[in-house]
Amino acid sequence: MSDTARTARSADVVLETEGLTKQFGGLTALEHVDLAVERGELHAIIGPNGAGKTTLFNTITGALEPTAGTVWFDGEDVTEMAQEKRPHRGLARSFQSNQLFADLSVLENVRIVVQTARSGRFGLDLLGNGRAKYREQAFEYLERVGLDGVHTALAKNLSHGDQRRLGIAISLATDPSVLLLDEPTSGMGPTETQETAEMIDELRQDLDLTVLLIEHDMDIVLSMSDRITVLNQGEVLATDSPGAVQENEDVQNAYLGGMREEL
Ligand SMILES: Nc1ncnc2c1ncn2[C@@H]1O[C@H](COP(=O)(O)OP(=O)(O)OP(=O)(O)O)[C@@H](O)[C@H]1O
Repeated sequence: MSDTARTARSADVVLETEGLTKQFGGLTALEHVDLAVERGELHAIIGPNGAGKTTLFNTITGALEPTAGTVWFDGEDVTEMAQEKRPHRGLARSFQSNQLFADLSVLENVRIVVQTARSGRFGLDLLGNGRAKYREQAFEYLERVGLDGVHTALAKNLSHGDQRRLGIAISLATDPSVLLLDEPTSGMGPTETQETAEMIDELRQDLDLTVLLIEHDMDIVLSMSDRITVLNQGEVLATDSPGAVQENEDVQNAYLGGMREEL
């Protein structure tokens, strides 16, 4: 793509991949994936097991280095930017339960990230002046995800669903403009799933977030998404509105024997 074309598109597109390819030995997990995520949208990534969804997230966040291709964030080529730098630019991914400090309280888990994000890499606050302020801000993030009532609990004692919510609160503490959520409702029952979907919707509106979401629950995907990209065997099958994706024959065929009824 020429520089002129990129400038023309960049007003709407906040995150973009161009020809993104990832090979693991002889296996091509992603093949020339072009993805354009528009500012403010909820963009879902769906596809059968092994389609490359998590690998796509990992190459966007820098957890994996792509074999070829480019990742653009806010008009900047971030393909080679260190993983830990990307949240500081506003590109964040929900923390996984194994990234939580299991023996610290729920509030402390968020407070540490608030402090690190606000006062530099090591959260230096030699006089301790900011501590109360950081706790206050951390508490606000917990309120947003509905965990304020359990802020003194140890992270390891939370339910699976609450740990996922804590992972979201922690990523919010880096003040992202784009948030990547990898199956935020996995392992949840129908009520908790619905509550989590509503929470994500509120976060989007209140914090002006762009959300890139991997989700297996088709009801959630179809009801929440502005646009959906369907991956199959590492390639993009379609990017379209939920209605158009449901009607797409290639997509229906890719899901044959699996989730077709749900589409
Ligand atoms: N670190 C790795 N080493 C080797 N192969 C890998 C690695 N990570 C993923 N793969 C392979 O790449 C392909 C895509 O995997 P990926 O996890 O991205 O798919 P997915 O769409 O997220 O699947 P699922 O829905 O089952 O989570 C699969 O064939 C997988 O086995």
